[in-house]
Amino acid sequence: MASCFNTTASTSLALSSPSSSSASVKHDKYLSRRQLGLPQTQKTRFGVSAQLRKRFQVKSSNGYPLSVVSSQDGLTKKSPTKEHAQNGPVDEVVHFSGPTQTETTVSITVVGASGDLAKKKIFPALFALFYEGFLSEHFTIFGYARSKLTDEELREMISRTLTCRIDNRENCEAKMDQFLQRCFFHSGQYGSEADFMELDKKLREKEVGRLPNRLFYLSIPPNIFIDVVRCASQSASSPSGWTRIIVEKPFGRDSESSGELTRCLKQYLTEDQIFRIDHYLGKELVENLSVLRFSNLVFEPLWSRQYIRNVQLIFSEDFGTEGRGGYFDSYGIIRDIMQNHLLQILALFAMETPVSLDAEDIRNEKVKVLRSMRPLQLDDVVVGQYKGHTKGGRTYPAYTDDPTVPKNSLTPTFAAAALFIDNARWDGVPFLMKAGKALHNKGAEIRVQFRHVPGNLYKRSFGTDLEKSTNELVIRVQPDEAIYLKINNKIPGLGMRLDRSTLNLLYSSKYTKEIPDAYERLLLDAIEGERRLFIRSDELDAAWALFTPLLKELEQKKIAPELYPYGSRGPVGAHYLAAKYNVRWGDLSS
Ligand SMILES: NC(=O)C1=CN([C@@H]2O[C@H](COP(=O)(O)OP(=O)(O)OC[C@H]3O[C@@H](n4cnc5c(N)ncnc54)[C@H](OP(=O)(O)O)[C@@H]3O)[C@@H](O)[C@H]2O)C=CC1
Ligand SMILES: O=C1O[C@H](COP(=O)(O)O)[C@@H](O)[C@H](O)[C@H]1O
Repeated sequence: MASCFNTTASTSLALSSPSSSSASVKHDKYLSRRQLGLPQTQKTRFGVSAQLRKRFQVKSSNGYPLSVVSSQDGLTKKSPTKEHAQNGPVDEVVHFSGPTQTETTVSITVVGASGDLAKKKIFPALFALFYEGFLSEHFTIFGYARSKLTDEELREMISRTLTCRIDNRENCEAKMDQFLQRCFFHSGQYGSEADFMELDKKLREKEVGRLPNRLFYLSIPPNIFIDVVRCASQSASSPSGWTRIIVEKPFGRDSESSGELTRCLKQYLTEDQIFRIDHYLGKELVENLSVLRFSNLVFEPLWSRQYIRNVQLIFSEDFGTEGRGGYFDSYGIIRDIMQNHLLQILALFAMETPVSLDAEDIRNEKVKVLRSMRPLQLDDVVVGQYKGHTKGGRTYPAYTDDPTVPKNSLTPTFAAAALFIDNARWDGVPFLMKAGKALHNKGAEIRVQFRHVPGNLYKRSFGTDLEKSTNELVIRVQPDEAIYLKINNKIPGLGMRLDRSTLNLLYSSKYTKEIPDAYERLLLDAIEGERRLFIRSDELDAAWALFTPLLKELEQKKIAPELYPYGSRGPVGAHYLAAKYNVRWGDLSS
């Protein structure tokens, strides 16, 4: 078996912490305050308040009470979770530490703290959670990176990206100071167990007297994921609480490398400890998709080939790969957006009704629908790459003008694809995906085009374009989150002319509360042990199985992308592809 990248450590399964399975709350049976709609009390976020514990008999998911936790030097036990059933048994070490430490604390270590994602998203999300009272009274945040920063320098760096964006802006400055005082920095190498041991020492100092839970966020390039997981699990995992690791994409480049990454991660972690993040799953409207489907009688009965003509999943950015060309060139838009963000949305859109809202039930349904899909065919894909363009006296660069991108790069910055689900519900319905950078606008949408009304009595009143008379449901993920339905109605007056109108749920009009950033929701879920919005390894395998043959073919055949000007609507090929299936792309602005 191949070794795990550049790691040299043993492949022991020993974990010095309980898997999160041993200390997390099962969310279908044991609901969190957030899910119950109860107000948050700072004391109870990570641990479970005595009150709640009594009320819902909170137990770890392996059936032990929460005071029973595992540690490296404890007893070894086979854990019979569903995931283990799929991937073979995993040794889990369980230590009965006694019911003493009732106060919990959580330490969040952002590995790669000096990087773009940490500054842009992770620290601001943690601050927002703190501001809104979602972090427990006792928490510590550590930044970890090779850069040599002091605690003060880290705080200074973070403070530049924190915003008081929350509607209740009172005491924001004071809150920021309080938050920053809980942030520390540890400089270390990513593959050094000694450096992680030092981190462990610092964490223990902060955690003293409380049941310590630890979350590591891998905000680093993928080639060092395993080094960090090895060091963190062997030298800095929680001695008596849970240890969880959030892994950022990319999860490999294809089926093989993704499988290898999973295998390597599982040398050090159980599946329950791995939180593979896809931040699109944390977006408000993506979460709302299931609510829309399963709690409104009017939609679910229409949710099939019988009434739906096609579904479009559209992602568009009005800027190029500026600053991330180096990363992007080895991945391209299909891996960057389609194989994960858009496919995840598709799975939630098309899955059957899950048995419950439990993470495993939802993820089981997602896997089923992904496995019912046909792998992508080259004939059903169009690729493009943006070229330089001058408009209004301003010059926009070509993708290959980026100094970190090879001049002859064939990496697509745009792709459109037709996908099919070969099951009873969706047989023959094209699911069209379109994703591109440097296009004319920015947004992400799901568009559902319904079939024509059979034998429509008002056919003549629509004018020439009958196409326009079909109903369309649009779920606008961003910006200006909205759900709207296009319907036909009579224009008031004595004649009989029909018009097309929109029933519009525009979030900013209906709700005054600002929508939280996806990273806030996902971080909070990881802290609470809620896995519903994270990708399970079999989901990932199913997703890669759909895209890998196509990606290989594109690379082997050196398919040249169709060039499109920066700021345009993308390659015309996308329109031919849609026309092949009798589809007209919806317009993000309509
Ligand atoms: N940025 C974004 O918008 C998004 C990023 N991601 C993913 O999140 C992760 C982090 O992204 P991002 O913050 O942009 O990454 P960065 O390139 O900014 O890297 C993060 C940190 O890792 C360290 N680092 C960078 N390159 C190397 C290297 N070759 N070897 C060792 N250490 C290195 C650096 O810290 P130091 O030198 O101080 O150790 C750097 O500050 C990646 O996996 C990325 O794919 C996912 C979605 C969006
Ligand atoms: O994962 C990624 O997402 C961003 C887009 O995220 P959004 O939340 O701003 O829509 C994209 O720019 C980036 O290329 C990709 O890696």
